Amino acid sequence: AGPTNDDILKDAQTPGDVLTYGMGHQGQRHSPLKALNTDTVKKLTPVWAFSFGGEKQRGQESQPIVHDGTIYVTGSYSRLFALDARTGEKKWQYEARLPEGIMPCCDVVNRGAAILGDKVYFGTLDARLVALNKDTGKVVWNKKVADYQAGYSMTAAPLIVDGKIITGNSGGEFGVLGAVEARDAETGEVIWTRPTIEGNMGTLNGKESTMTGVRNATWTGDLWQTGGGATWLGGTYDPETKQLFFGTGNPAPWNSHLRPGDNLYTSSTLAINPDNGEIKWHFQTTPHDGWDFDGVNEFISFDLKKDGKIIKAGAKADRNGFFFVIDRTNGKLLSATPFVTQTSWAKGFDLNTGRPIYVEENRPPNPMDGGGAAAGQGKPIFAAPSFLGGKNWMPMAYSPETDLFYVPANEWGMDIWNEPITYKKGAAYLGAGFTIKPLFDDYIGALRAVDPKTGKIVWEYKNPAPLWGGVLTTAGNLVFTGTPEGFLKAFDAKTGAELWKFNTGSGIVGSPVTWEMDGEQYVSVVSGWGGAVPLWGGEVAKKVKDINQGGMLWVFKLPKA
Ligand SMILES: O=C(O)c1cc(C(=O)O)c2c(n1)C(=O)C(=O)c1cc(C(=O)O)[nH]c1-2
Ligand SMILES: [Ca+2]
Ligand SMILES: [Ca+2]
Repeated sequence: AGPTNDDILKDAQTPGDVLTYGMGHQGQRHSPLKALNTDTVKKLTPVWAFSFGGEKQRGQESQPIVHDGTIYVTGSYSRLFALDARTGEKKWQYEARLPEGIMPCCDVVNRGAAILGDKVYFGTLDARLVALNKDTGKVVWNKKVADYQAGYSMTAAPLIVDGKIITGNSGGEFGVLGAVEARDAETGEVIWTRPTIEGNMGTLNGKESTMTGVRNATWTGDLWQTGGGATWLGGTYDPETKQLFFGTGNPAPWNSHLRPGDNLYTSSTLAINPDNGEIKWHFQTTPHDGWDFDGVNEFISFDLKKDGKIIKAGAKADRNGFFFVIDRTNGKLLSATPFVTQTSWAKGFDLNTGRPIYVEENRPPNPMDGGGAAAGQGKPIFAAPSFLGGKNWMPMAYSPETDLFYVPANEWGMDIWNEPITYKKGAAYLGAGFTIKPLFDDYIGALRAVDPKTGKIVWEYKNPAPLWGGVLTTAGNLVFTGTPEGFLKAFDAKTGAELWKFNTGSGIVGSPVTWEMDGEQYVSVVSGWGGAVPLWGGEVAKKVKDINQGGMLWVFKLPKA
């Protein structure tokens, strides 16, 4: 029998399996295992590797799921593999038949599967949700979530809470409508939907429920119909406060002069009631975004130990360059501190209002004011972070032993200018042009240990190429992450000292996991360069153009004594 709802809820405490994206619903990516530690990790050795095959290389952003001796791992182009965790032998493989016109903005990626009972689930690039029998790979149900011809896609791993499969959507660069949706995991029937753009109606059990916010409060005219706010990184869940946390992407179009107002609930974190889809609180990290600062980043629940108290908090390292600590019971901002060297758009945050202190002259100017290179173009400005963010999709990790967050950050800026644009179904809806540039000669990526009590960076590891993979931390005082140069690396969680590395043969943009099997501790990560950097990275893309693509799952353990 497969895992139950209860098994999934307890995932973080059960090191024998990895049942959820995030290694636990709170998304801490922390394992209590200690066999691998700062002393033993130097002997960590590959056991087997598995090729995803075909010509469909590139963009392997997946996190493996491990259950009862089987690994379920997704590949680029909407593929799912079931592998024997001991030998790497393939049990089955499922390849979605994708139509010609799919429009993922930022590579053909998928970040992982979900599992409940006898089924495994994943979302596809043509915006469908598929349920497969976990033993045979046979399709149990296959539901259309949204219209791929309007620019919708799905790249995130689904989240399962209490028999509901809860998903986000992608397509913010095409003026889609962001939404969070809950379905019955058994049948695939929709239970509730919650649009993220203020002025749209939610549904519950097939009927209209409540409107998201108030129509035309923070959007003018009909813009609420094409406002973006895609929930493209999925969500986390906190069993203590019984809330889902979903981040929302950029408002559409990018050109902020075309949409006056705060543009709720874009570039925000939403706390949602899993029973009915109602929003309990929101925190907008970039009101009236003008830099493509999607607010999708994972919101990780943790106990903030401060001034002798334990506060039920959550943290988010945002694309806009600030590390937010928020009271997760009510959405109140506790602190916002930069985790990158430059945040040209804002000086900081006002803790009373929860709003940014903007540097108005650093907003990309209105094209109506002229000054650009071509007629109709706005004047270009230099902004940092770049639109690919102080941090992008790659998840950070939190260790309750060190009380530190491990944030995969990048140091880069961009020339950005605005242009006129009108909405057209299925066409890019940006109204902006850009060129990304590194800030420093010697590094772009920086893995940073952030103390949530102070916002201080306790240690950092600098990497020449931008970091684009997830992070894992363990009770063995270790932090693991991969690099585009191909290495899976292990660091001392307290000091940042590099303890071990292994080259996987292609860039790593996946998220490592660890589990225990037959009394031994295993580590696994996918390798296969891709994602948004080679596509949109401007001068940074040129720096990393020689990295070869791939598609392999690697598994490691300590050799038997
Ligand atoms: O607004 C959206 O719907 C959306 C979706 C995605 C995606 O689904 O991968 C990305 C982005 N935006 C985005 O802005 C971005 O920088 C990005 C990077 C990546 C990646 O996987 O490397 N995806 C996405
Ligand atoms: Ca587990
Ligand atoms: Ca986006």
